[in-house]
Amino acid sequence: MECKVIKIGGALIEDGELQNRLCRKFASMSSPFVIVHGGGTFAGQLSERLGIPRKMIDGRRVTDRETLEVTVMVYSGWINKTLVARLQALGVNACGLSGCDLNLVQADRREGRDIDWGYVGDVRQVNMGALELLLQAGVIPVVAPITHDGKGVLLNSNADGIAAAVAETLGRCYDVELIYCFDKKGVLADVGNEDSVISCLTPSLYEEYKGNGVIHSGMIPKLDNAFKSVHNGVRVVRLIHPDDLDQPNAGTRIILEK
Ligand SMILES: Nc1ncnc2c1ncn2[C@@H]1O[C@H](COP(=O)(O)OP(=O)(O)OP(=O)(O)O)[C@@H](O)[C@H]1O
Repeated sequence: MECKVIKIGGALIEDGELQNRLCRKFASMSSPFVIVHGGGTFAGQLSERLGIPRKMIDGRRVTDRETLEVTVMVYSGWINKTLVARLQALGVNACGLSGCDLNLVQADRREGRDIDWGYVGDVRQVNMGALELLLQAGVIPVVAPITHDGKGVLLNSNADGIAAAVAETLGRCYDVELIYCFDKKGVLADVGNEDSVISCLTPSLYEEYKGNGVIHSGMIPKLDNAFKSVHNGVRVVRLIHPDDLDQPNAGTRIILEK
């Protein structure tokens, strides 16, 4: 049986009109799917409004206790529930969850030799039984990037990593396609030119584009996760723009060899 895991990124969370278009695409999909969403800039904006300073170490954002509180409120609250409400309005029986709900995603608190990452977690396991239960009941899980350590502590996890782990887990029973939806038409050979989509990305091309700076910033952890998922047996992994969600060959496909 086919199943799609669709990660939607920060920019799509912030653009209400784009999100409405995306939800209409979701409403027209026939096979079961799981949505994993990122956080966008809302958490940073709320922290600012609350007067909570941004904690950075070596240019990296650290999730301290206060930041975790805001992150949980924003990711599994406002963003998750807004998305679920929009889907419900279109007749999609969506259910918003974070990693602690139904023990969906457990994570290990990240240990840094030099950096205390705070409440940041790397995914340890995904609860296949919980996902199956929901999918078999015709429910569309909408997963926020909040996980837990199994000992009562909530953690902030990378949504791209959660999507990859969910796809790999579902891949044991379903024919899974993992789709990273983001604000560009795919991985671009020239970031300023939407006509420069790389249709197939191999590990060697990836290394080349990373080396010359064509692929940078948030695209690197996303592609690391994408390649890991293909290695771990996910049949199809693609990076596309949400407007192309119903186009089977749009965007960039991750492949191991040409
Ligand atoms: N070669 C490239 N092609 C396309 N985008 C690139 C490339 N290199 C870097 N990027 C950047 O990567 C961004 C996508 O990564 P980002 O981390 O913002 O992901 P997201 O999924 O939209 O958000 P989030 O991390 O909040 O879930 C693009 O908006 C673009 O600016």
